Amino acid sequence: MTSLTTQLSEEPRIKGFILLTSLMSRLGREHKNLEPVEEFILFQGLMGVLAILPFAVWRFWSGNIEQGMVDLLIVVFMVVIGAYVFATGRYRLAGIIFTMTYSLGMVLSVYVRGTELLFWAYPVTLACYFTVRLKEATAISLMCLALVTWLIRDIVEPSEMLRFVVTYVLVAMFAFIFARRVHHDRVRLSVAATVDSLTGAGNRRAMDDEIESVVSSFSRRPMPVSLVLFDIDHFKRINDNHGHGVGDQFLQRFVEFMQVLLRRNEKLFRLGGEEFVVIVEGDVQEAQNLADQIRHLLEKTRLIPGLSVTVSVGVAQLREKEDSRDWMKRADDALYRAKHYGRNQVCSATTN
Ligand SMILES: Nc1nc2c(ncn2[C@@H]2O[C@H](COP(=O)(O)OP(=O)(O)OP(=O)(O)O)[C@@H](O)[C@H]2O)c(=O)[nH]1
Repeated sequence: MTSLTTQLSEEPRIKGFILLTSLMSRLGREHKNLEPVEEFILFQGLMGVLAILPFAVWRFWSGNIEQGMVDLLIVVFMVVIGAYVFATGRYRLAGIIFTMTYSLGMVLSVYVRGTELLFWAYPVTLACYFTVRLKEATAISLMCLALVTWLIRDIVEPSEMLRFVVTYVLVAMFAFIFARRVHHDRVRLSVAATVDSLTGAGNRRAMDDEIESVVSSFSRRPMPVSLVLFDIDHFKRINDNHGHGVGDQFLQRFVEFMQVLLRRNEKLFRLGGEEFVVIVEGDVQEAQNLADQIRHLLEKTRLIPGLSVTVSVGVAQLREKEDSRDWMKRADDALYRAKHYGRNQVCSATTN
């Protein structure tokens, strides 16, 4: 804070810029990581206000009250929705309301001013594909097209109407194709960034994010939650005696085996090598019972025919005011004890 103040007094010319960017980044950092759609809604809101507000003022100034009211209504809606999204992060419903608002605003403008404002239909249909799902965007686009063509049916020549319909449909179609591509790429990238490619379990990055999110929701609403750390015993021997391929195969079967036993809300992550983590919604006793059942079952199961494998487990329940690093460290210490006392067992960290 001190350095920022000093910087501002030293460089008055860039004062406004620094103040704005530091405020934005501080808000972003302290509030949350914004989703792309969320960002886009906020960006659209800001751009919408900057683009429409001068028109609203000018229209009131020049006595065009009706259109001025339409413009002003759109601006007010954008500000309210933008503030709601920023405050709550609930961008799904906000996205629909936001899109409906500017789409209906465009239709209303055509109703009030006729073909004079028809060109707004293009950016409006384009924007739909960035704020709501593909099907919803297509439905809103078609609804706008139907309403607008009905409104201008008596005031434009059939050839002009045809030109408008064809160009509008083309814009909507390109927006659809582009948005679908972006969506598929996002899904692909998100899987690549969060899933362990060998086993299909969540990867280390996904685990870190999940643990951070669990710790932060625990600080707001403390509910018992435990970290369970699994480490396959003498895994190196599998590689050494049967080859790396069999080791890989064992890891894959181990994840399948775990996923059958875990509940839907108990996500499995691969910490690295032959170490896996599960976050259990429950106290240390519940987590320990689950871990022991899994350990016991694995002991009796041959995931690879002829291969007997056991697992050591460390359990730690999240303490009040504890951060993710300390929580993980206690689970890791418990795992170390399980290894140290002979493997194939579950050890728990004390909670108090
Ligand atoms: N096949 C295979 N092996 C891996 C993979 N990642 C790590 N490893 C091997 O896992 C082994 C882990 O060895 P250690 O850390 O000594 O653990 P350990 O043999 O299970 O011994 P303890 O944990 O003390 O019971 C190493 O030989 C690594 O090469 C992988 O993706 N596939």
